[in-house]
Amino acid sequence: MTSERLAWSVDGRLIVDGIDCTAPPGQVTGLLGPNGSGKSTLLRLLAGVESPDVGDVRLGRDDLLAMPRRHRARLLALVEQDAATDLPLPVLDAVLLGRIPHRSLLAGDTATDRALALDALDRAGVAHLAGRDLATLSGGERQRVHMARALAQQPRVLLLDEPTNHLDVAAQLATMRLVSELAADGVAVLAALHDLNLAASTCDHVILLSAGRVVAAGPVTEVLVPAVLDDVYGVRTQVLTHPSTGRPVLVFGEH
Ligand SMILES: Nc1ncnc2c1ncn2[C@@H]1O[C@H](COP(=O)(O)OP(=O)(O)OP(=O)(O)O)[C@@H](O)[C@H]1O
Repeated sequence: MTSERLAWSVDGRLIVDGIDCTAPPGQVTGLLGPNGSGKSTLLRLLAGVESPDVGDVRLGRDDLLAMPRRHRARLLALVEQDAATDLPLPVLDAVLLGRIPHRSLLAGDTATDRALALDALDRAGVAHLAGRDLATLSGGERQRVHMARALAQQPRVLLLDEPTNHLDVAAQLATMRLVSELAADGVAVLAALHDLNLAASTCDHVILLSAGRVVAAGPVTEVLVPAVLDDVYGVRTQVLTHPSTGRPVLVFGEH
């Protein structure tokens, strides 16, 4: 998936400004940047939830924003930051929502849809919650159910907004492993992450935003370095090397 010159403003304020970005199939791309830098807005623009003022988003040659929503939903799934809900909705039904773009308009769930939804719950580590009500789940449980809904959608592009922010450390690792497995199956994954060490340990590439613009993009070893991070985050970064993976391990201090 690629975007070109994406820009979006609200009340005359430019929030996202001329963004070119690429999330290649088969790879996990991290979307990084300080609070308010435009990560969620960019994901919503890429997913067609908001319409950009200018720019386009393509999957191969297909114009993702010009195609009907239903067609786009067969190709791309977005998991937004957890939105708590009071609406009673069984967890399995919430996951089955991911199957809607794949079936004809008036058809109900098929046995295949239900099997895919149960498998998605299993892969997301929450099969035991299938009979619960979404509104009664903890934030972390709900987040994994939203992930399961996106898996059931079988997208070629998966956009994740802070997929680990409610999760304990084991669940964070499980989620990032799942994301890597999806990428290994050929999905293009773009995940907004705050935890730069999680990005360093799991992402193939990262895109770093600051004030609505891309300030750096490339392999983690090139972007997650003091010369780039210290300015953008206003911190002092030290980079160590993980003794077994060889990936960067970042340590932060104040200026
Ligand atoms: N609908 C809107 N109306 C007004 N301002 C908005 C709107 N949507 C986003 N913004 C502003 O755009 C900027 C970018 O917001 P966005 O949520 O994309 O940042 P973010 O990088 O995801 O932040 P965080 O890391 O804090 O989640 C913020 O200053 C936000 O207040």
